[in-house]
Amino acid sequence: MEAVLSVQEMKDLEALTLKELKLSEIDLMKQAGLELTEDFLERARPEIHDTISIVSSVGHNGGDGLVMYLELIKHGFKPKMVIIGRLDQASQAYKYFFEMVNKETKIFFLTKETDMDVQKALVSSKYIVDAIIGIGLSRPLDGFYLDLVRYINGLEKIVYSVDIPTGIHPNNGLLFNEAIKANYTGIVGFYKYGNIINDALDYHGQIKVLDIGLVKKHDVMVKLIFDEDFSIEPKKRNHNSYKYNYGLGYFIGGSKTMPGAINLSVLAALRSGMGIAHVIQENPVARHLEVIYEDINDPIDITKVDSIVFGPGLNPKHEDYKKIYQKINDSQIKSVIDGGGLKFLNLDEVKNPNMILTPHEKEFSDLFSVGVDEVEHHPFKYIKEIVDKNITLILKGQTNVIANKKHIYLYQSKNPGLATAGSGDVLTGTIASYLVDNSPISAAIKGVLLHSKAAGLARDKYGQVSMIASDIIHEIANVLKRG
Ligand SMILES: NC(=O)C1=CN([C@@H]2O[C@H](COP(=O)(O)OP(=O)(O)OC[C@H]3O[C@@H](n4cnc5c(N)ncnc54)[C@H](O)[C@@H]3O)[C@@H](O)[C@H]2O)[C@@H](O)CC1
Ligand SMILES: [K+]
Repeated sequence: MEAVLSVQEMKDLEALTLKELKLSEIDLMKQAGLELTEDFLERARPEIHDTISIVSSVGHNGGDGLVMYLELIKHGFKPKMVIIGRLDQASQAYKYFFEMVNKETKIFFLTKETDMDVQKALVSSKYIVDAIIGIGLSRPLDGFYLDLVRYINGLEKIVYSVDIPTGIHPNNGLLFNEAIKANYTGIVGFYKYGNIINDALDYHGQIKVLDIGLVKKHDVMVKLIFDEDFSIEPKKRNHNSYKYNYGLGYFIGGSKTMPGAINLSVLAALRSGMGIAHVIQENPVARHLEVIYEDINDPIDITKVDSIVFGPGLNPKHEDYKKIYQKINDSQIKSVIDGGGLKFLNLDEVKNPNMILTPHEKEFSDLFSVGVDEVEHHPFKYIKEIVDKNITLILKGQTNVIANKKHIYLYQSKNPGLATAGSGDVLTGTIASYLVDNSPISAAIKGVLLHSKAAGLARDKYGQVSMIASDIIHEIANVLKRG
């Protein structure tokens, strides 16, 4: 599990470190540059005669680049140093290292006149270190900056980015307009949001977080989680037990045009260990021998149910569903609200503290009646708005956000094969099964991890392109068998 910070939190931590450890900005920049150089040598593995260009601007990201220059010289390399920006805007710490580099080499300052020289330096390099802009990026790239980033990307060199690829928004991981496509990124101190969400994965290459001796922060709310952080073992089965010991689940949803969704959900739940399951829908058609099918028009008692999935493939125009939603909301039944079920939700009127919402980005933005763009730009603002209402949230995407009032966990499956119809329905089923014996946040985490592991096996078997949602259900068995 790793802390993930906002830019402001990172800046506060830097200030706190300087104060508590009585360090100067020069000390910290030196430490960052040292760690970055070690990491660059270790992971990008340049040979001693390889040509390296370090490209810095005049902020502290560029300062890290200057320190890398000095360290690489100590290791016997002969890098070239390129600087873009106005030196008079640089900090004291930057100027300190600049003077040292200036004594060692002829620095290429990028201007209209030197443009060709810089291009030559870059073309002839095998490696390029991107220390142009880090978490201080505050606006889209333009002018020379934009040209430079485009030029570097066009060269297809081995690129090592310092802290974050230049051009990625440090607080939301979105591309402003253009960004460096790195092969490696050495992240200074802690993950920042921009290293993880939205476009981040496609630009960072391989990443490593480097410990530069910042003081540890204990009250970080956002954490990146990994498979090994949580056990997903389902409830042990005793000999002297029967199906109801493993939970009764109701799966409410499905419509004429979308009968599959709720069936994917229910099968995933049974495969994940749930003991017995009913599907409740309009004009039910039995599809699986293991499932009990009921009609939405018949009286339904939800009081004895261990968990409910409400929404996959559901037609929100049907009045009976609305009544069921109200019953769920008036109760404390553990439930997963997904797909069409989310349409009934009014965030200001949620009462049931055991509800898990599982929207994808569009459904998430619809909950606030804003555009997808808006939630992409300010994801944590909206996530907090939901969890503050005592709701558990899974925001699905390439980075899954799993959150409640106390924790915001980020989890990456790194499996684009999951972008296939029905994979979200399968997820509701794995969560519903864990909900029988777990708190909403634990069930949410375990459900996501099991789903992701199963999807990983499905990808191994069928490939990213061909895997489909039912393959994930089959592979649940293999994950749990192994566990
Ligand atoms: N946070 C920490 O604890 C530490 C951070 N360090 C480094 O410091 C970096 C942050 O330094 P800064 O806050 O100085 O910020 P940066 O160096 O990331 O960028 C700030 C500079 O870029 C300019 N700028 C911003 N957007 C621009 C655009 N679109 N086009 C052109 N110029 C633009 C600003 O005017 C400013 O000069 C980190 O990314 C990291 O590399 C390390 O030096 C040491 C410790
Ligand atoms: K950078």
